[in-house]
Amino acid sequence: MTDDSAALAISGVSHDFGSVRALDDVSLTVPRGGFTALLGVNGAGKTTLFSLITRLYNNRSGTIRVGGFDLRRQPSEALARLGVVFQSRAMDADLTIRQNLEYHASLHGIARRAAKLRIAQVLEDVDLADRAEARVSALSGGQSRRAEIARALIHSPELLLLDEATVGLDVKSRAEVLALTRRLIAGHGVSALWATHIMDEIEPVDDLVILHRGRVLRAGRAAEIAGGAGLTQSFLDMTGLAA
Ligand SMILES: Nc1ncnc2c1ncn2[C@@H]1O[C@H](COP(=O)(O)OP(=O)(O)OP(=O)(O)O)[C@@H](O)[C@H]1O
Repeated sequence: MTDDSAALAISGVSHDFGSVRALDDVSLTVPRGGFTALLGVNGAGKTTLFSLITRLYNNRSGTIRVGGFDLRRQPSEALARLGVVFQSRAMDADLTIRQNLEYHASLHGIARRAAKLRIAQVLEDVDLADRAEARVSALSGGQSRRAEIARALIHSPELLLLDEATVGLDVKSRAEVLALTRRLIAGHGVSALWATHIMDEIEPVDDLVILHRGRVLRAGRAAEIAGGAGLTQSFLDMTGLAA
């Protein structure tokens, strides 16, 4: 069963690369307006899952619904509700932030006048209003990530997928990107699925899904999963990585 009221509802999804089972009967839900952390070490299957949600890979088993729309049967409705920040850069480094955003707005069929307003809004949302004319190649790591988030927001998605959005950033920029994502959720009703292997990024009140070797080991409120032992110890215990 999938939850139509959820921002994202995944049920019974598996994926193989030849003989390697990257995802094994994965089910999870991202509630509307919520921040859900997807925690897993390298190779857990986070990127494969994102590739299925974005239709980079074909999903052959189970169901994926974005905002209630089935990705297989209603792909354009589902994808219109989805914004993605990939690990790799999706912006052209030789262009300015504004030029990149204009290009992505046109890809989404946003008319020029509406795009202008939307670009001003998303730049405001990610604290880059004063850097619109800067080339992407001239941005710091943190600014570049925030520009990527602006790009992902351009078509006003209901759900943001962020795949290790803080990788390679210093502590301050990492905190800024995370705080920005949380602000978007609180202020704009966006939902987020935040894939990470960094436990410090997870708050006790967050919804948490633990993915390990392609399987969901636990899902629930982070504080409950952490229990008395703390999140790191619980994670090590349930994955067997402590041994
Ligand atoms: N294109 C591919 N061909 C073969 N195996 C793959 C491919 N992509 C991923 N895998 C395998 O699938 C499993 C899940 O990988 P995936 O990249 O989804 O994990 P991840 O949690 O995103 O890790 P990372 O943080 O390192 O990206 C791993 O065993 C990986 O080796």
